[in-house]
Amino acid sequence: MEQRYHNSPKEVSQMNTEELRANFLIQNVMQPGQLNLTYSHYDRIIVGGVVPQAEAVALGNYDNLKAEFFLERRELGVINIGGDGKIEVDGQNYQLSRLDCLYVGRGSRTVNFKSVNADQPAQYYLLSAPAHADYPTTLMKKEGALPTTIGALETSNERTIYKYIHKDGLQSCQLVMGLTTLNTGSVWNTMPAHTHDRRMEAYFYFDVAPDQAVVHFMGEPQETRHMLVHNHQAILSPPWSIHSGCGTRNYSFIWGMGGENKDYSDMDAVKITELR
Ligand SMILES: O=C[C@H](O)[C@@H](O)CC(=O)C(=O)O
Ligand SMILES: [Zn+2]
Repeated sequence: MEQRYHNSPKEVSQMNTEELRANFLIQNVMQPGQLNLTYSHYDRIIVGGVVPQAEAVALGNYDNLKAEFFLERRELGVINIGGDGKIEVDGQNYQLSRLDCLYVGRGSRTVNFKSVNADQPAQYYLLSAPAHADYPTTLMKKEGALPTTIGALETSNERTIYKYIHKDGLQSCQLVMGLTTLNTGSVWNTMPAHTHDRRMEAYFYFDVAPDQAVVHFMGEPQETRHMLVHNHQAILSPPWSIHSGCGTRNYSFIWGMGGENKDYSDMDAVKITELR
């Protein structure tokens, strides 16, 4: 499993494009038939994906976890962005259609990812965080995520937010997870931008058309940097960083956080006129 370490705001302000990408961009998240995980030292979040083919793919164990099994001291959130799938947790099967979410509690010993049809495989995005208690493994269908529409076409940021794992949704120790879909004609996510120094965040962009891109903004509000992001790529956002993007057309992304609290609305807003 690849490891990504911390970078200070000062260090990041001096990075060139390649250094920014090496530290904060995760490419090739969805790889056929295998788990692809990255361990970030920001709140010890593990970010990754798995695309099972005809055979199930198991959540393996990794040396750097020094654990008996992956979820011995961790919890896991999964959102399917592909075809119909099934996830088996300790012998119990959960059906995940596109945009359904499964929370897998600490202590779960075996997790097997499956596609119902290998020609239209499930594509699972994964986020795992250290956990101090067992919460029950629970499925939430897309419809249960209480979609809310925010933004406006005038500001090119009309979008629908689905919240799955958070204070008032699926219960977890520290994971918060959901997704955002931009309406046609809207291209800006998370603008006005915010930070939440109490939680890191990871963004995973999907439904980005093959010939399009999202310009993702990060950095301290008065010291921003950008990266060009394509479909199925993820970005690590340090707790002190903004995380916002502008697409060359509309797109979707999964967001997820780990840290001090599970209050989605705990954000320190930055006025657009104050960004630099
Ligand atoms: O802390 C919350 C996250 O940054 C996202 O949920 C924001 C987002 O999806 C959006 O504004 O489009
Ligand atoms: Zn945020």
